[in-house]
Amino acid sequence: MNYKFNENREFDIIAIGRACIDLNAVEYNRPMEETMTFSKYVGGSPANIAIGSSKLGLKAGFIGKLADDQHGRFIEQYMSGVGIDTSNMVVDKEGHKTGLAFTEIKSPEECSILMYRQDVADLYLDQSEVNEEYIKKSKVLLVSGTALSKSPSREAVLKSISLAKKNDVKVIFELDYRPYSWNNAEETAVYYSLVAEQSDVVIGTREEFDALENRTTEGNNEDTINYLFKHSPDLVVIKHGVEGSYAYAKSGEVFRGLAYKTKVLKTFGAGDSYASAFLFALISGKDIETALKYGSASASIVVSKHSSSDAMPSVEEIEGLIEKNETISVG
Ligand SMILES: Nc1ncnc2c1ncn2[C@@H]1O[C@H](COP(=O)(O)OP(=O)(O)OP(=O)(O)O)[C@@H](O)[C@H]1O
Ligand SMILES: O=C(O)C[C@@H](O)[C@H](O)C(=O)CO
Repeated sequence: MNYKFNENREFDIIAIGRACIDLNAVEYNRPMEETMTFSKYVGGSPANIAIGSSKLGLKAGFIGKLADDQHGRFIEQYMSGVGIDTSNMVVDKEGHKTGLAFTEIKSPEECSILMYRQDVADLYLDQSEVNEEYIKKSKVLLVSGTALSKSPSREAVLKSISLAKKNDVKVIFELDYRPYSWNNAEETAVYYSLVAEQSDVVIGTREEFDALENRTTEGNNEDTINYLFKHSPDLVVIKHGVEGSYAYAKSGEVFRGLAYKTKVLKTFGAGDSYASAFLFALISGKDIETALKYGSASASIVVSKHSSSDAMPSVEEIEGLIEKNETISVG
């Protein structure tokens, strides 16, 4: 089964949200207290997805706000260097700083992220800085959930969604739930459900859909799709970590993607690499089942490497892994 996009557009995908800095532990398999060296990469879920899809050959653009500092300039240079259109990345003039994410790799199974996101420039994107002429040039608007956590970024994203819908641009909502960005779980559920109900495609982990539904215990995928298919979405992708992922189409078809065996270095970056390759495949006209394979293969490559953005694979690497067909059977 294929998913249809408006073919007649200059951009395949425009992402909106944060473009930040990841500082990944160079000495790993130890707690961060004992890590003395960190490597710098561009980070932030929607930036990672734009980078991954641009490296795979999609024409990508980005809407966001960068700090007027060395980090902001590094991000802009890296993103334009991998082919992303940065013309709608505005520079903050009020002294807000770039968001930082320090990663801790205690073991392949035990990884965490320490984020510095107080007053970060990306959350100051204003609705007046979202341009209809730009959005209407794309097949897809990719929205990241964290950008909904604070105003004025929240209103900027809500405006981008209504402009996308007006101009027949598919809205893809990557839940990207970071609990510490939000005041409380009820607030998250209000905005997540509002946006999910208006989106065409929703992608997230089981835990992220639980946050959307304001559940304190694990929900089930059937209930989630019964709810979302009463609204705009016609494709819902639910990820279950190493157990793989499911794509549910409103027409009733269900597809499963298995994870591929790999030597895991760290677990973060899985979701962003998955989304970029899944969307690349879908937008390139591959069927949903194949797109799940692309997402899973890309994620298994990125979890074996040091970064989330710089490690995004090529089409050849992804197809090579799919060809080997060494899947993980759990669950
Ligand atoms: N240990 C692993 N080995 C191989 N593939 C994996 C592993 N963990 C996750 N994946 C792949 O990555 C996909 C996305 O993983 P997951 O469900 O953990 O997303 P996520 O929580 O959004 O990731 P992130 O940790 O980046 O936030 C899975 O569906 C699976 O295909
Ligand atoms: O999304 C972030 O802000 C941090 C990411 O760049 C980081 O690499 C990660 O968590 C990916 O899942």
